[in-house]
Amino acid sequence: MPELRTTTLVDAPLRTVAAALLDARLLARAVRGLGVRISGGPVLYAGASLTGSVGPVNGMLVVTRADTTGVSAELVGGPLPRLTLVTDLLHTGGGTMVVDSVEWSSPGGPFGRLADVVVGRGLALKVMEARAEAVSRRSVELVGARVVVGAAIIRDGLLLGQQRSYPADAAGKWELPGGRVEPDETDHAAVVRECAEELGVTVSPGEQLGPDVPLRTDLLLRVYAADLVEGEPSPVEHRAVRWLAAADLDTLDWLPADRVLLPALHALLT
Ligand SMILES: Nc1nc2c([nH]c(=O)n2[C@H]2C[C@H](O)[C@@H](COP(=O)(O)OP(=O)(O)OP(=O)(O)O)O2)c(=O)[nH]1
Repeated sequence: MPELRTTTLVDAPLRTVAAALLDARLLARAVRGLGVRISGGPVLYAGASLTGSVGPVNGMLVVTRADTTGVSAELVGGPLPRLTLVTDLLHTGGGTMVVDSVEWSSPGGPFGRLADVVVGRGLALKVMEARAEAVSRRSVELVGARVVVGAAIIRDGLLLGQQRSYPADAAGKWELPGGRVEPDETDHAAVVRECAEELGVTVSPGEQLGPDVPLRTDLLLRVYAADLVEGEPSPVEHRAVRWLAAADLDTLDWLPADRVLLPALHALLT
């Protein structure tokens, strides 16, 4: 299988670049240069299946990794060539090294191999250059983003989820307790305040779970594990709160950003 690899140094912390990579629009824009159109949700998460099409021909883009180490995806199915996209991140003294590699199946025979050298590699290189630039731009944009904290509260092996009641497009969907960090407030202090306001409980926040997830141009979701110190959670402004077992995590209708965190939440429950 032909393979190409490029590296780019991005002037942003690793966790911010990891967040930028989860923006599904960057991937869609990158493969558009190959004539591939991708449709699906706003963020990439492990297990997501997106539709990839070239003209009338459809295939499936399956995301196999989306975490703090980078993202991987495979275009499979249908008559499209098999295409694997892998992005790894490395922390360096001068910024974050983004290592992109693309692997694809080339058409057989000498003509196929010639076409691969002349057309395939040239196209792939263009795509990778465009992608590196887009990742850099999005990362720098996210450096100044405001943070929404979420709390993964565990009790007796169950995770507390809450169901939104507004706005209309999010009503009925599930999320973790939390909200925007105020200026001059630490993430941990925001977790404690939001849990008191939304649930009437006292929590003690711990380590971050999973990657930062981009919500909008200037907003990131960052989730922390939290212990329930005092009180019985009850919904103040939400439709419902529920203690969830590992098996419930994959069946609920989560907000898109929270789907990225499901592997980290599963790990917390096992
Ligand atoms: N608290 C919380 N918010 C989440 C999660 N996932 C996710 O996409 N969000 C989004 C929903 C909101 O757009 C934003 C949270 O900001 P917020 O708490 O100020 O939002 P809100 O809708 O309650 O208030 P507002 O935007 O009307 O000011 O983050 C999650 O797991 N927990």
